[in-house]
Amino acid sequence: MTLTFYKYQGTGNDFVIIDNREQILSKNNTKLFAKLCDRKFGIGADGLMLLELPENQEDDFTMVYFNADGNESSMCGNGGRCLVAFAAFLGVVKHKATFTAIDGKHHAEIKNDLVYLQMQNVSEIEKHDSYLFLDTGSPHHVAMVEGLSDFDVFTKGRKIRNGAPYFESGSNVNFVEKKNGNHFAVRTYERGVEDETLSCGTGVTAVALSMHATQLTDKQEVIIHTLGGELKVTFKQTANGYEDIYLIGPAKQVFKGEIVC
Ligand SMILES: N[C@H](CCC[C@H](N)C(=O)O)C(=O)O
Repeated sequence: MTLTFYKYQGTGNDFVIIDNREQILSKNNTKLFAKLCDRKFGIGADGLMLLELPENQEDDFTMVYFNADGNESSMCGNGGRCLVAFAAFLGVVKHKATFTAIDGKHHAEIKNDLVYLQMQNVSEIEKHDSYLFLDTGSPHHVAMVEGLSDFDVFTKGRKIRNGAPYFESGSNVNFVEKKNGNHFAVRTYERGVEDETLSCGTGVTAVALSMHATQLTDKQEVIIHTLGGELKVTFKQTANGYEDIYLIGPAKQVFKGEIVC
């Protein structure tokens, strides 16, 4: 079969996207999705997304996300932003979008060539001695480090991802260094990619909320510098935790292609 695909990247987190509204692919194609994400034997990507028809009246489409290992995964913030850009490219939406992903409903808007993606509310942030843990649609371990640019993210991230208390189910691991004011630098070891990625949207969101929750910033707008570029997270602290959370940044189509599989 010849499959048409699109390659997108959001601050260097890269994805294969397939328009699956005609249901050409079933969701249990783990081996195929892993092969398509393979950087030597396939197209190469951190993850793969299927754009599918909406399952209710309010939605414009449905998002299905798979990590590079081919397994369906939890929410992908950068992927969600790229899928909104893809839906606009197809003409499925104009500048605003409403879609359902594995963690629920999302609203998004494209403004000044940036995608604003509303993330799920966060009601709980676990504060431990040397790290924080929270779920922003995907699970995230957040730890402050010094010398981030020389930090061994792969070795240290892999150890945390596989160790207690995460073990098999794992967590994404974010290492953070404060730059100044409301600017922070982040590097992320991503579960399901099992490597460092150039940025992680749910991770950047987790870091921004963590920095506010630990008073490392009093701003409710945080700028995160990743290896793949700059992302902005805005939010409101409420009696229930954090709400009105937006992940904001670019999402670009890199190329369209066909692959025999
Ligand atoms: N690897 C993550 C999902 C993708 C998250 C990331 N690509 C993002 O932009 O949020 C996990 O298995 O929890």
